[in-house]
Amino acid sequence: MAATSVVVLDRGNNTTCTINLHGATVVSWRVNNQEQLFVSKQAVFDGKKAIRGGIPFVFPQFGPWNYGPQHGFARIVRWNLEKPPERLASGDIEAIFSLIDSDFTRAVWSYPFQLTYRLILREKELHSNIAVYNPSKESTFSFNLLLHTYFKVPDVRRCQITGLQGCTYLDKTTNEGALYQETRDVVTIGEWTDRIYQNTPHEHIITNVVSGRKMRIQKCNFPDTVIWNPWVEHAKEMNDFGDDEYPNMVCVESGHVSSPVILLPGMGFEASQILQVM
Ligand SMILES: O=P(O)(O)OC[C@H]1O[C@@H](O)[C@H](O)[C@@H](O)[C@@H]1O
Repeated sequence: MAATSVVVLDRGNNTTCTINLHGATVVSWRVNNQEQLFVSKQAVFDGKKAIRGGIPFVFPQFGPWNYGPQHGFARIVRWNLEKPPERLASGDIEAIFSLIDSDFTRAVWSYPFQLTYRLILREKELHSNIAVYNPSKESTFSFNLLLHTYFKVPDVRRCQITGLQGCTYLDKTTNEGALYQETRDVVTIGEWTDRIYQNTPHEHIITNVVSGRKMRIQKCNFPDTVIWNPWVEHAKEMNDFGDDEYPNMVCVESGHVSSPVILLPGMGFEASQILQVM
């Protein structure tokens, strides 16, 4: 892919965020030169396939889709750079990306839409603000939205994820589609994990991320939290993921997926996430 496909927010002090316009995928977030996101060594950057790692943008569908690709089309189309990186008065760096419907998107999903994705890079934080707008005068559409964040970790078995106790979850590793309730005060991962936790609180903390630090996730208008790690067997099934990479990542995904957002003509929806290295 051409170098012009990549946009870099550079805050100084080796704190940067790199966005590939393919899917507006955040492919790197470095804080003091420490990479915080996992991208597979086997990730494909061909401008077609979704990028395996970083923060893929999931819209308008989460999961398999009868009409189009798994996890929707936003992660596999080229976005526009609406506003190039700019330093704010605070010293933070902001850039804005946008996506509107095209022949390609209308072929699978017939609605006009406008997506705006604003990223702000702070000293130890990455802010994501998303706005979805329905410009139609007559049609209502419904959608899922999710930030599929792959956190880089030295060993996923040593991570603890807070904020899930008491939450109902759908366990996607079982066929029944049954709902369970989380009893643990912290969730740990020691096997194939694929769960949609519902009505989760605004904040989670993941322990033992890069350099043994903690990562705080704060979210607004994202009622669900998906936790995913493919583990040994499912890692092997993915061509764009190394067989031995699963211990080095955990996906903790902020989303609106267990129920759709319904957007009436002329209406907008906003959601946001803040990632903070503690
Ligand atoms: O391989 P993909 O399409 O990027 O999806 C990866 C995973 O994404 C997770 O969000 C889903 O819950 C999993 O079921 C899925 O396997």
